[in-house]
Amino acid sequence: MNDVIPENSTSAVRPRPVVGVSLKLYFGLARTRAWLAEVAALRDALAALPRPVDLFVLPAFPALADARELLAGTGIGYGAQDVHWAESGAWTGEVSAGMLAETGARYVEVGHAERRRHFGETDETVAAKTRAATHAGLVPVICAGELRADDLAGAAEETLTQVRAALSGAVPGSEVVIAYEPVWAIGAREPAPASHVRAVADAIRGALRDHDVRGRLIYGGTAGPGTYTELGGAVDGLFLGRLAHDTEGLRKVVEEIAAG
Ligand SMILES: O=C[C@H](O)COP(=O)(O)O
Repeated sequence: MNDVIPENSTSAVRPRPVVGVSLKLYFGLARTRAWLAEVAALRDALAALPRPVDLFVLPAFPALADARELLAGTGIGYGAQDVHWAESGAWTGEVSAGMLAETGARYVEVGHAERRRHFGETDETVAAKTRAATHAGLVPVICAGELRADDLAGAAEETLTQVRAALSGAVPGSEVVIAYEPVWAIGAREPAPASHVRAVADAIRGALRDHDVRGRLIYGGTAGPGTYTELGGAVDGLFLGRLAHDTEGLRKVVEEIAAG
């Protein structure tokens, strides 16, 4: 993967675009399997793209073995929606980064707004999880975004605080994905306005330059076909939720990004 992200983030060379999908807890196991099979069938469409796009999916933990089986040989990555910061020990119910890596996972989401809101995730725990993920050779998908829609300056500051805290945990030189997700745009009717995303994305890129990581920046929050074009190159890809349940929509998004 080292060739997909320039070492020097000020380089004019664009990183390889990347599209992620989190299934959250929308599907049961049988439906997840059926959906993974449809995603695997996008393999030929991915191979025919005018430029390569990385695609990864994040099903619930019990479906990781299915992802391994169904996505084998497709080039489509997979991973988990959360991870614990400890390598092992008396942590009932938790899953370590090392164990995820053993499943063949390459990505792991940390700090999603729903985990911050419902499960008490803090900047400190997100940094610890980022450290654990990068230490295990996983790519953390670091989610960050402001709670309220009405204050652009505040949005950038709130998001940057989260991003900087998470990056402080990253192993130097490691690969990360930052998913900028304004909380008010998650599960909404439409994505955040492009001008808003561009302004915050610029600030995040500044933070990425200040850290010794190889980072890509994606946007999430009701993202779907048309969102990437609307954002006009402000991000390196998208993080999809509901609008990827229809894999035809996912195919359209990937093709749109490859053409952009
Ligand atoms: O994990 C994905 C994001 O939270 C976006 O979800 P959504 O596209 O359903 O709003």
